[in-house]
Amino acid sequence: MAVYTHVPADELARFLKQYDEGELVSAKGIAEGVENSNYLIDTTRGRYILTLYEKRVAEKDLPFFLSLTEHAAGKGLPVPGPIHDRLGRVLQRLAGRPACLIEFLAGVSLDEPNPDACAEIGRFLARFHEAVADFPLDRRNGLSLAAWRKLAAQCGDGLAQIAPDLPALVDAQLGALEREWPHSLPSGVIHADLFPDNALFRNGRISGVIDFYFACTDSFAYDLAVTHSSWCFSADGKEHHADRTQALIEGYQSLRPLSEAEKQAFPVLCRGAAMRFLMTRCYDWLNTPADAMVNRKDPLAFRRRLDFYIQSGKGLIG
Ligand SMILES: Nc1ncnc2c1ncn2[C@@H]1O[C@H](COP(=O)(O)OP(=O)(O)OP(=O)(O)O)[C@@H](O)[C@H]1O
Ligand SMILES: N[C@@H](CCO)C(=O)O
Repeated sequence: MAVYTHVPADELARFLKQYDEGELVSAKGIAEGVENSNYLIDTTRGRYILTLYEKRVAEKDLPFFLSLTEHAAGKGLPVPGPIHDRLGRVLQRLAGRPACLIEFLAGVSLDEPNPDACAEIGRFLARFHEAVADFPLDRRNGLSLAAWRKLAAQCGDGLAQIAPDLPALVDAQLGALEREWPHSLPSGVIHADLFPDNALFRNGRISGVIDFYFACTDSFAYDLAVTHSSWCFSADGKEHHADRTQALIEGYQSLRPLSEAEKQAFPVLCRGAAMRFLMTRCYDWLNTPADAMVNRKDPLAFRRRLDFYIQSGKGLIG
């Protein structure tokens, strides 16, 4: 479920009058997503997404996220930009929450991306990294290495409930990551959560990339590692698909070749990416009641990726 905040129809119709986007025809809550409330809005002029930001997105960060998507859209990337009202505003308040009307992009996300889709997402990511070169804002990565340690401590004994050998693995890997983490790779604004469910495809081509609410300033190669961890395995993490890896890396490098330092660092960045999602999923697993309406995501799917990267990470980039 992803409609936490209900907006009555008359309030929505009044809200839309601030824009030049036509009269309200219909509004439907969107079931996917877990962070925010999303509505699909049809007006007499077109189709839009209305997002109401719930508590996990910090209100102070919204200008960063909305300027970023507007910047990327302005560079011709398939990223939905925020819609301006007649006074030029993008961020509003609706039903007591911060809210934004956003461009709708048609397309469907892929459950099992094939190598062509991986090449597409690799090219998209390289274009995005080029496009942010002149983006003026910064945002600290709140889910970097230091935060994984804190999440592990907050999970405490719960890690062993998820898998008996998890505390030892996590502790050893965090130690190794702290020793090996690279600190001077080319950096800029990254998406940081580019999973298949955040990309929309039409006729085999990317038609939209959404959900920039983890975007932050970090190394570009780490963004590629996050994308690798989510696109190049079966969803349960049991199977690595070498053909997807090759397509993703080639697609990315066709537009932004990696430096030697980035190639060298890639295995450790991949271990970090797997650790990031392992830790947030463990935390959510232990802190979301089993009968909540939100689907809990399986932490072990990323523990399996971590195991893979520990064993075979060095062979990923030739
Ligand atoms: N601009 C858009 N154009 C078309 N569809 C969109 C757009 N934004 C969101 N959607 C649809 O709404 C769904 C939920 O959006 P989103 O994934 O951003 O929700 P969320 O709760 O913020 O995120 P998540 O749970 O993935 O962290 C998406 O799966 C997609 O189907
Ligand atoms: N994409 C993440 C959720 C948002 O961080 C996951 O699948 O665990």
